[in-house]
Amino acid sequence: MSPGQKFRQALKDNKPLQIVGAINAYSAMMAKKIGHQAIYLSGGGVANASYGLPDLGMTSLNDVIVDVQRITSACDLPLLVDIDTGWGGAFNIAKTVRDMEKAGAAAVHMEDQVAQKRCGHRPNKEIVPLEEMVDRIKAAVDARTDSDFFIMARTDSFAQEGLESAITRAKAYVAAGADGIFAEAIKTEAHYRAFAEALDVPILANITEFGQTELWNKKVLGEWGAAMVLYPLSAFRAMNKAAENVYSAILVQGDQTSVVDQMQTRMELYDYLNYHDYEQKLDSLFAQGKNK
Ligand SMILES: C[C@](O)(C(=O)O)[C@H](CC(=O)O)C(=O)O
Ligand SMILES: [Mg+2]
Repeated sequence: MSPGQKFRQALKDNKPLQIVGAINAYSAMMAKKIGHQAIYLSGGGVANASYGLPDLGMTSLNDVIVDVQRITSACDLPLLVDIDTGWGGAFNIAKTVRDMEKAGAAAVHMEDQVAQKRCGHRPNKEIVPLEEMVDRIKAAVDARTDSDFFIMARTDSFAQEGLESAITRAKAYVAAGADGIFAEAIKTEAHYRAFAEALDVPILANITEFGQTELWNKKVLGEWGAAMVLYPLSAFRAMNKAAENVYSAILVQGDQTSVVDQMQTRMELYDYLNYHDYEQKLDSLFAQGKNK
């Protein structure tokens, strides 16, 4: 199965499909072993974690693709990638889609903000005209080589233009070929239901913390018509808090004993990495050689 086929299969098998953010290859491996069916590479996450930058459209295709390759090399779960605004005009977007396919991504989402984008949960976002976004989607759909590669359109228009306009846009994006709709920063049961009723493609609910959306359970979101539930930065935020605690404990207390119980153990780490399989191979296969 191609990555796109795997993603579509996961969508069929899980109602709704939970898609968890994996900030790096190791996180992706953990998500898989824990039992998740799909993972996500957050644009904000790449900017923050890999480059120390805010989520303001400062990272490029090449910046993101490096992380995509690392994750898809380590984990075969279908990966949804945040490609922000697609990084340019029609030809750039076409290249983005082809490069994402080659890097092993299963799906992407592209948004209707201006290139100088903002996080979807912040004020004063600026949206491109509907026609411009339709062209972006056509360029993306036309460029894919695997027809199962999943191209999702994200609309950030709800905050500026309201529900009716956001749905009008979503319908136009689907007519242009979008396989799914990411309705950014919508808030209530009525909003989710309105999107799901107006469209016959899968709808994604972005359940990001400290934003506009309540932390709805997947069960209710499923009842309201969401086909996908995204947790873009949940594990990353938790990792950051844990790291902050460890850094300050070491500085303040002079040792790390008070925070050891917050740490993943060496054995847990090795289990996720299949470390012992490697070691066994080292001992058997290369026992005589210098490589040992
Ligand atoms: C989904 C998102 O685009 C991301 O980059 O992860 C962000 C998430 C966030 O900032 O909480 C967004 O919603 O804009
Ligand atoms: Mg983003």
